[in-house]
Amino acid sequence: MTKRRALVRAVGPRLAEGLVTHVERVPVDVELARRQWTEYVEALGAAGWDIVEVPGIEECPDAVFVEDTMVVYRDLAVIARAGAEERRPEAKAAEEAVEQQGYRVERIEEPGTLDGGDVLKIGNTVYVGRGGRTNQDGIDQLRAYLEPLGATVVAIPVSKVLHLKSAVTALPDRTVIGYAPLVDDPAAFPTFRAVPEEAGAHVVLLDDDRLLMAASAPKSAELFRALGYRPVVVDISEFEKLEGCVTCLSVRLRPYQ
Ligand SMILES: NC(=O)NCCC[C@H](N)C(=O)O
Repeated sequence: MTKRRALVRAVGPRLAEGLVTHVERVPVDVELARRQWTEYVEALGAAGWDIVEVPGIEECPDAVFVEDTMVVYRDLAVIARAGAEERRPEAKAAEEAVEQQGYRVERIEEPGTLDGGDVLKIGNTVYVGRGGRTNQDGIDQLRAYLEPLGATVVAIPVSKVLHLKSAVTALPDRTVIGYAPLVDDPAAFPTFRAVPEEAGAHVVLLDDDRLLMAASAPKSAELFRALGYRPVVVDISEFEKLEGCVTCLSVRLRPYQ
């Protein structure tokens, strides 16, 4: 597989009714969210990613957070079984889309639950948050699918935020970054660098030096610039109101050997 592709899913009409768990509900401007989503997708495109749109699903307000529907490792897409029951219908069309891109498919089955947002891949290590959305059974099933492919699956406690990747992601040099007050156990990672803002913990690696990140984390962007990276900043305020971040608005399909 040589191309870099990103699965995305457009904002649906009921976005404002999306789930909130760790934040207070505030009104969401759906029209603004649509414009922000377009800019997010354009930023991926401008960085050389081919965009593959998953058909929308009107009855699911949170469907735009397409990352949660799967975990992709090498040539395998493991279709998630959402921790929030109302999000389970999102998986089917996402599965069809990733299959059309040439991936093999396996599924997390009952009683397992797993959200893609709980899975952080760093090289061959796959960290999986165990918390509100992903349970031990889901982690065990994921391990059974991924370890034969060479992955090591490591469970990480998550209690302060929605998903593991709401707390931590990683820089291209594999340093784990997180906003310390929201990370259960920074010592769980071989390296950890604290960032000054919650949203500064969320980066999408566009390539070896460009990081897609939210406009709400300017000090963290400065920090990354000082480290030699190039932040590409998008405003995703309307998604942040629903506990979304830059990572969750796409599934990145990276080339592998
Ligand atoms: N991977 C992610 O960070 N997904 C965000 C999901 C937000 C959505 N409102 C939810 O609660 O499921």
